[in-house]
Amino acid sequence: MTKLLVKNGQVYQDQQLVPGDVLIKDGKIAAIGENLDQPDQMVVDATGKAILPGLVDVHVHFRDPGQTAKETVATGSASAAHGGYTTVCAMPNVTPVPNTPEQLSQMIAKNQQQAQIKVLQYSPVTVDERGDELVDFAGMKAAGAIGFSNDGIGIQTAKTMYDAMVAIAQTGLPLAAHVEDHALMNGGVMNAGQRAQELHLPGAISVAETSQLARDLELARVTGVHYHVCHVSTARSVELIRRAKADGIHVTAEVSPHHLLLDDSMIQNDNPMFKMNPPLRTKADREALLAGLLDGTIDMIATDHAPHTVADKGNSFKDSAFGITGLETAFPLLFTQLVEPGTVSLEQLLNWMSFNPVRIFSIPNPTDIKVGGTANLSIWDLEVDRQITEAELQSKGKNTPFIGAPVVAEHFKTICNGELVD
Ligand SMILES: NC(=O)N[C@@H](CC(=O)O)C(=O)O
Ligand SMILES: [Zn+2]
Ligand SMILES: [Zn+2]
Repeated sequence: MTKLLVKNGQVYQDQQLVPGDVLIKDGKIAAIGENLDQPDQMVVDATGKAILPGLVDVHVHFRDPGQTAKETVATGSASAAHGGYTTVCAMPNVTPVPNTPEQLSQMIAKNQQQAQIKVLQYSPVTVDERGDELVDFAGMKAAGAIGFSNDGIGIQTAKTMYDAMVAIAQTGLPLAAHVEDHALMNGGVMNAGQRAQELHLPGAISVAETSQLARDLELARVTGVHYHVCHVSTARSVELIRRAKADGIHVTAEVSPHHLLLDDSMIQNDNPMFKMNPPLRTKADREALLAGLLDGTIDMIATDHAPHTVADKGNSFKDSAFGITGLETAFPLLFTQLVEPGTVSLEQLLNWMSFNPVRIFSIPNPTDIKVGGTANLSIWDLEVDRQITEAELQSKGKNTPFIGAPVVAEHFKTICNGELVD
C-alpha cells in the first residue's frame, strides 16, 4: 500500500488556497486537513508551496514512433510531468500514422508502459492524415482513442470533413480540427501583414484559418458532431465560434499559450523560435483570444507542444520547421503574465488548464482535489523570481522563444495517480 503525505502546503480547495496537508493512499486522496501526521508514510514537505490540480493538455506531439530524435513517449511525458501535467493527449502525426485500431491499441499500450503520467491518444481522421480515406472510427473508439484529429494539416475538402463528421458523431468522441486552407496559405511562414513585409517573409492570410472554420461550423451544425477547434489564432475565429455556440452548435475550442502571450510584432529578426502553425497574429488578435477565454467562447488552453531538433529548427526562419515546445513553460508563463498582474484569477487559469479539459474530453483521470478523488496534483512555488532556462527543460526539444523569460512560478513536484512522478 503506497502512502504519501504532502505536508504544510496551500491546498487548492473550493477555488481557494487553504493551508493544509494532503494524505494519499493507493492512488486516492485519503484526507485533507491540518496536522495529518501518521506513521510510516513518505513525506513531501510542501512548506510555502501551492498544491494545485494536475494540469491537462489535450494537444501535444510526442514524435514517437518515427522522429524519436525530437521526442519520445518517455521524454515527452517526463517533460509533461515537469510542467505539472498529469494527463496529455498525443496527436497521431507520427510515422507510421496509427491507421488501424490494431496499430492504435499498440500505441496506447506503449504510451501506458513508457509514460509516468497518463498519455491518451488521438486517432487520425483519414489514413496517413491524407486524402479522403476515412479510418474505422468505431474500431478506433473501441481501441481507446480519446478523439480524432488530422492535426498538422487541415482537412482540405468539405466532402471529406462532412463524411468524417457524420461517422464521428456516431462515436460521441470529439473531432479536433487544425483549420488551415493550404491553397490560401500560399506558402506563408508567418502572419501576412506589416511585420512579414518588414522581415521580407512570405505571409499567410488569416482567412486561411477562418474560411475553413466557417465551413466546418456549418458542417458541424448539420452533423451534430462534437467539433473541437485546435489552436485558435484570430479574432475573427473567436467571433465565429462565439456565434456558433450561441446557435447551439456543439463546438469547443482551445488556444495555445504562445498565441495568448505573443503576437507578430514581437517576432525577432529571422528567429525561427517564433515560427509555428497557425502563425502568431496581430496584437488585436491576441487580445481577442484572451477575451474569448474570459467570456467562455474558448474553453481551454492547450500547449501544442511541438518539439524539434536543432537540425530542423536551427535554420533561417524560412527554412526551419513549424512549431514550439510548451509543456514546461505553459504554467509558469501564464501564471506570471496573467494571474500575477490580476488579469485573470488562479481559478480561471486552472479551469482552462485542468478542469475544463477533463470535463469536455471526458478525461479518465480527473483532477479535483477532494477526499476520495484520484491524487493528481501539481505542486508549485509561486513566489520565486527567476528566468526560464534551457537547462531546466526535460523535453528533447529546446525550441521555444521563452528561454530567458522572467517567471514567478517554479515547479516543485507532480503527483500522478498517487505516485511522485517528478
Ligand atoms: N504547430 C506546429 O507548428 N506544428 C505541429 C503541427 C500542428 O500542431 O499543426 C507539429 O507537429 O510540429
Ligand atoms: Zn495543428
Ligand atoms: Zn499540433
